[in-house]
Amino acid sequence: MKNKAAIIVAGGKGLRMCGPIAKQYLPVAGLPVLMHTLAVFNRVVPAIDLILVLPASDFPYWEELCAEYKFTLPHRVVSGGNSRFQSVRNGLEALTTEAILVAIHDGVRPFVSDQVILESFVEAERTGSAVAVVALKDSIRKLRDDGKSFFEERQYFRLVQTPQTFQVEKIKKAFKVTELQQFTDDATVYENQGWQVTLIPGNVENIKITTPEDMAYAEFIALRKLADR
Ligand SMILES: Nc1ccn([C@@H]2O[C@H](COP(=O)(O)OP(=O)(O)OP(=O)(O)O)[C@@H](O)[C@H]2O)c(=O)n1
Ligand SMILES: C[C@](O)(CO)[C@H](O)COP(=O)(O)O
Repeated sequence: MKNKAAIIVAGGKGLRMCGPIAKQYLPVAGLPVLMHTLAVFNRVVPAIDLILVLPASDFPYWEELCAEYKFTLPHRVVSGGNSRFQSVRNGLEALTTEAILVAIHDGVRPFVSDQVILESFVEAERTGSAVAVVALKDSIRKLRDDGKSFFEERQYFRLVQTPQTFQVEKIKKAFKVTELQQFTDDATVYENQGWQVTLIPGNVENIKITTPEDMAYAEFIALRKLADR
């Protein structure tokens, strides 16, 4: 029974990568980024319902890539929206009635660990939500509009990753609102209902491939993972 689902959002344009093709399709260790991401969810939760959100105009290109790379992992493709919020909402609308838990994950985070995915489902089942976060390694300063800056205690901050995993009923309700500027992820949409999110430890390799210098590090992590198998 497909009571666990994952919505892999890849409906963005990847403008900060400044490349001729969107970053979610770039090859890393010989395979497009998105294929790494789909493969890890399929491996960790074999019966998962995988929903891939892509810009509608990229559907033919994705089909071509799947044929070229002989990529046959089962997944459904859904149209993205103009913002990440809208892409997630489209993914949520595509869930079947069987789904009880859903992991929402950036397609451009291919190095999420097996442990983080598994723990996110366990915690979301127990508490309603599970949001992967990591601690900061550097000192931080808060900037003010007048140009001054101030020390902040880093132990009170976390960097937010995905997956952000939820009980389907709750996250679907949370997304039935008008989009707000603070909705940069799914945790902010969930807590807009007045519900507290549960944080779980993410993994440091779970980077969001964003700018050109991320590609060299992504290649390094991918090759190291392949060597470890
Ligand atoms: N309309 C959008 C915008 C973003 N995303 C997805 O949300 C994830 C995180 O977003 P980000 O890294 O900001 O991707 P882009 O919006 O593509 O990047 P940029 O801001 O550089 O254009 C990505 O997997 C991206 O494809 C999406 O599904 N739909
Ligand atoms: C969802 C997210 O990846 C968590 O860190 C992040 O908020 C996406 O932000 P972006 O500015 O759209 O990349």
